[in-house]
Parts: sequence; structure tokens; C-alpha cells
Amino acid sequence: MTTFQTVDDLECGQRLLVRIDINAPVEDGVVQDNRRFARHAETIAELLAEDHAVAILAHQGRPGRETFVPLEGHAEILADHLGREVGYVPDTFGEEALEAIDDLDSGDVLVLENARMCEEELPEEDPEVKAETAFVRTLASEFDAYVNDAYSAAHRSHASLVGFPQVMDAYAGRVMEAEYTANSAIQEREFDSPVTMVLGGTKAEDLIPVIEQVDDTVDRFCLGGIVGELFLRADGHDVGYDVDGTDFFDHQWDDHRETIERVLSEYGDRLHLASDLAYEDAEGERAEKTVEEIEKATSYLDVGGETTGEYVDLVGDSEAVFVKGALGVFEDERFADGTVDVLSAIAETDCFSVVGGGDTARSIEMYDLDEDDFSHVSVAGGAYVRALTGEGLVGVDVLEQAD
Ligand SMILES: Nc1ncnc2c1ncn2[C@@H]1O[C@H](COP(=O)(O)OP(=O)(O)OP(=O)(O)O)[C@@H](O)[C@H]1O
Ligand SMILES: O=C(O)[C@H](O)COP(=O)(O)O
Repeated sequence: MTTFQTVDDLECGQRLLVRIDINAPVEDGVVQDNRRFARHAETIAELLAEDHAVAILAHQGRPGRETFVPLEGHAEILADHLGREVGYVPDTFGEEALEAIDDLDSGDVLVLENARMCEEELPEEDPEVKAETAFVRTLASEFDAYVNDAYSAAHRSHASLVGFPQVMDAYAGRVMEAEYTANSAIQEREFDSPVTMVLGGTKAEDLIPVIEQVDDTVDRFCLGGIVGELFLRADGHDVGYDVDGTDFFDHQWDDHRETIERVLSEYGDRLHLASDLAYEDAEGERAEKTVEEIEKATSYLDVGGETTGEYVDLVGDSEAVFVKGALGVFEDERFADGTVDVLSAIAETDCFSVVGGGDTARSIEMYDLDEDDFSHVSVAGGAYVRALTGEGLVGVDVLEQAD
């Protein structure tokens, strides 16, 4: 049962500041549609039908990363989903933004600039501190109410997620409500053994603590992607280093090395690491090496065939499977096998299954898998695994307190 106010509690015709999460892949500087846009467009369409005027706050990427881009392209994708014009202003709360907000009429939608381009959005600080920022104070005075639809970012204590509910009326949007309900229900279920967790993707720092926190419910962990390579590095293999200009590995290794080594030594018998990895050879083809043969100066882009076979067998014999993050760069067909074969194996069983991650969930539609073959496909990644551990989500907590 939800314990926050939802958009059902809003009176019609208000000026709303709506936080959504359309953080998405960026290829060659161009943002790509993912499942998050369609889901949030449904919330926005419902708000417009109730004659509200809507300004959108969202973030994209992290400062210093290639995916840290403005939200102009996001506004275009949202417009396609909504089938109507969506404004964009390259400013968050300065004069240009305030003028555009002032011009908003009932039924209009305006996307404000990437919230992380505003200095006060980051870093993570207490909600009370974020509520005092000029960013929050200024925007709050322009709107009647705040709607948070960004469940998938609710694990971050950033200004646009936790500041506004302290200073104005706050409501949960439809995506927030649906994801909260689905993910809370998972926490309450009990599973027979074996329970398998497939962990991959780029955000190792979100996943490493999870292994310790869910150790009483999860029997085995199948690792791939960047997180898998960092564990292979801790296991003494020459992988998990930044090469060819990547910036995935070394900073996460430096920050989390001790935890990775401890988790490996304490949970080693339950951690399944890749025995082979795939890379692009000189002819541009997929090639594979066992981890024993590996030299350091290569980017590995997928788990190999032997590893995929092992993981397929493990999920095939599971009562429940939780997936967070992709086992490889599935956006490139040559490196999609690990991710797609494991997802297909889950889809073929009748185990309880959840697939999470804004980017990872995209692989389901890209490779024509059927969402109905999974118990739940979440547009949230870090927030969904955090919810599985039973730990609260700060963005949800502040909405509950605002009720
Ligand atoms: N070996 C690899 N090298 C580079 N990228 C990888 C590798 N393996 C997986 N990935 C990338 O991981 C991404 C998905 O996982 P990631 O953790 O980044 O995000 P997510 O699923 O969207 O979760 P969240 O919602 O928490 O952001 C995919 O876009 C995929 O290309
Ligand atoms: O994609 C996500 O998981 C959320 O948008 C949070 O993004 P972050 O991991 O960069 O904070």
C-alpha cells in the first residue's frame, strides 16, 4: 500500500513541477529512446488531460562523462511519445528558465535543462540541506505543487529529488507509484532455493554492497559487465583496467577495492565469475579468450560462450532470478549474446523473475523478447536493487513524510 499522496489527490488546472527520470544511453552525442520515456509520457499525458501546466525536471549522465548532455534531444523524444509540442529551455532556474516557466499555460509542457548542470543538484546531501538551495527555493516559488515520478533515481539524495517535498506540496506520479508497489511486493515474497542474481552493467559501485545485503536470500550471483571484470581483477586476472580511453574501471577499483576483495573472499563460493570473455578482433569480428589467456590491453565487451552456457544452466534451475545490468554491450549485436541468451533462458522458465535497469530493460524490446515472460521489468536499476535489500529510498521517504 502506498503511503504518499499521488496525482489522484491533485486538484485540476495547477502549475506543476514534475521530476522524471529519462536518463538514457547516448550514442555519438545523440540520446537514445529507452523504456523510461514511454512510461513517463503516460504520467505527463494524464496530467495534461487534467489541465495542468507541466515543467519537467530531469537529469542525464554525470559531469565529466560522455553521456552528460543537455536535454534538448530528450524533449524531442518526449514530444514524439506525447504526440504534441514539448518546449525546452537550456536553463534550470535562471532568468531564461523563469521566463519560459512564466509563459506556461494549462496543457503546456516545458523541459528544463539537465538538473546536473546546476551546481546545487549534486552532491548527495541531506534533504534539509537541499531544500535550502537557491535552485529549490527559486523553482518552488514558481509552482503550485511538485510531482516526483522518478522512482529510478529515488536512491539519490539530489536537490531535484529530495529538496522540493520539504518546501511545497508533493505527490507521486504514476511511474513512482507503480514501481514502488511492484518493488515493495518483491521484498515481501519468500522464495524456495535456489535464488540467482545476475549482476552486470557499468555501475559496479551500486552493486557491490548489494551482494552482502541480500546474502540471506540469494544463493548465487552470476557476474558480468564492468562489475564482473572488477571481481576478475581482484581474483588476479589481467582484466578490469581502463584501456582505449574507457573510464569505467580504475576509479571504481580505487574507491571499492577493499570491499571487492572482502566480498570475493567471503562469498567466493557463491560468486560465479566469467571463465571467458569476448572482444573485437583486428577484423572487427567477435572473438573470445578464456580468462587464463587474457592480456590486459583489450576492451572486453561480453562474457564468452562458456560463461553464458554456465549462467543459462544456473538460471534454468532457479526458483527466482533477479537481473540488474547487462552482461555485455548488447547495443552492439556482436556482443549481445551473454545478455540475450541469459534473458531468453529466464523467459523460458516459469521462475519468478525481475529484470531491472533503464538501459538493461531496453534489451528486451531490442531483441524481441516478450516482457510478459518476466514477472516484472523495472525501468529502475540502482533503486530496484536497493529496494531488494530492504533499504529505504530517500526520494520515497521524503514523499512519505510530505503526506
Ligand atoms: N563490458 C562492458 N563494457 C562496456 N559497457 C558494458 C559492458 N557490459 C555491459 N555494459 C553496458 O552496461 C549497460 C547497462 O548497465 P548499467 O548498469 O550501465 O545501466 P542500467 O541497466 O541502465 O541501470 P541503471 O538504471 O542503474 O542505470 C549497457 O548499456 C551495456 O552496454
Ligand atoms: O539511470 C539511473 O539509474 C538513474 O537515473 C540514476 O542515475 P545515476 O546512477 O547516474 O545517479
